[in-house]
Amino acid sequence: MKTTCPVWFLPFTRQLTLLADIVVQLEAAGLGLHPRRPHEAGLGPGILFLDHLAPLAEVAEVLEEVRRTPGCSVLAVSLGALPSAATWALLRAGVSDMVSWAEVADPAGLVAARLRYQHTLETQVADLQRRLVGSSARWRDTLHQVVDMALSSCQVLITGESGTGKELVAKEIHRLDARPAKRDCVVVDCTNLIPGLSGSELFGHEKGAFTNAISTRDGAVALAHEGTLFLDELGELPLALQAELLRALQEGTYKRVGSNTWRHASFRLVSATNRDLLAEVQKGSFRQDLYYRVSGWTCQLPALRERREDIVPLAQHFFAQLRGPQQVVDRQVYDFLLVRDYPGNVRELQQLIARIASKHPGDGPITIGDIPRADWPDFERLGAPVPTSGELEACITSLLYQGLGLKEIKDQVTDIAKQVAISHEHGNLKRAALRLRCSERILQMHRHGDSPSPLRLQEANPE
Ligand SMILES: Nc1ncnc2c1ncn2[C@@H]1O[C@H](COP(=O)(O)OP(=O)(O)OP(=O)(O)O)[C@@H](O)[C@H]1O
Repeated sequence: MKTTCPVWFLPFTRQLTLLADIVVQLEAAGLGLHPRRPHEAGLGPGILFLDHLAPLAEVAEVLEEVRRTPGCSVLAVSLGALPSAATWALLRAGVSDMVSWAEVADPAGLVAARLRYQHTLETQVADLQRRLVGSSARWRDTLHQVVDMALSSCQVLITGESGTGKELVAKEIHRLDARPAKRDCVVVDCTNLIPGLSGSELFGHEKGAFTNAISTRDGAVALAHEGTLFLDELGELPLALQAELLRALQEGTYKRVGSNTWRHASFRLVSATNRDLLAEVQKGSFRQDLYYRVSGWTCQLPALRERREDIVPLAQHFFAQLRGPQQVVDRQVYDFLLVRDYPGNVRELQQLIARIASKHPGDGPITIGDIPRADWPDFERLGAPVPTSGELEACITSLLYQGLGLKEIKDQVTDIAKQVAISHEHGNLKRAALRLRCSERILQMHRHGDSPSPLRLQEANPE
């Protein structure tokens, strides 16, 4: 018998009799429903019950909170029909799916199945986060995709700049793959394929097929049978081999180099590239039919600059890997890591941490003095915007002459500091808070004062 799946809910409807009936049906379908208390966090999957009269500002607020809460996800259940624009607005605002109660057969079964899946997904994502480190909303979205992809049977193409974690993600997809008798993950780096012999690397060869072919040998395709073939840097795969790979994917057949016999192999292909493969298709250096075959599901990994709030957790992870979990690291070291750029993404951060950790003499906390001189910031660039004390004095004198007191001056300076930090971090409050060393809540209050809610269902609502 299935265990009861705990689910929170929030009603945004006045159709209370219908709602009560729906709750009874969902409980009979195996969900343990409990109302969510305001600002309760980390609660796993939940349901928003709504209809076209729902108070949208409140719905938007809840969705905003859910987006920020790790492990929290929400399904919208509408008690009446909603126009499609409203449904899309809800999806954009963060609901995982939308079920219109009156329009599907067995709605209770469907909602229960969706929420159970969501529950599994959140558990897997939380586990994945211990190896694919990062807690930014952007990274959590990526991890959700990774789990979704792994649990499907699709061919997967992972794209992203160098050092963003493509190989790591590919290995996790294989690990999570739920095929019952799954075998190994075989990795081939297409940049290492030796021209002329590359067919052998992938498809194997017969004894005597070429000089040095002293014995018959299986290639990666045979070794990946009933497992996963991970082709790293797929954009480098020679055109001559692209046709053979396509056949192996479509028909499940291939020939060893020097053989006329068709062999069978069934494998899941996961590939990665930092090239724009569609542009390669336009140029004629990558086959269009192969592109569509390998990109059943494409997952774009974000650059580290797009998830800067993950710099500190990643750095903590790497310090702990190198020096053990007890190693204390001074706040100034993290401040330094936060102002730096990482064109080589996570790999560059990892290598920098390794240099800092190896310079550390071994006792006490890791401090700013452990940063190798070659990695010091560019003081010219960092120093430029800081006003001199004379300039600051002139500004404050002007404010005094406008009649402002100490509190108003303090408030003005604080407001400007918040604005500057939020704008430098492109609206990301968590990162801005890290820079200002204040709580994110203080910045939220600042932002709520002057920006509208992101959810605009009103425009989509019928009269
Ligand atoms: N989210 C992460 N958490 C922990 N370690 C990570 C993460 N992302 C990347 N790394 C580490 O960074 C390094 C680079 O990752 P990986 O080799 O997977 O990147 P890549 O995108 O495949 O790079 P390339 O395109 O250059 O082959 C690895 O040592 C990996 O373990």
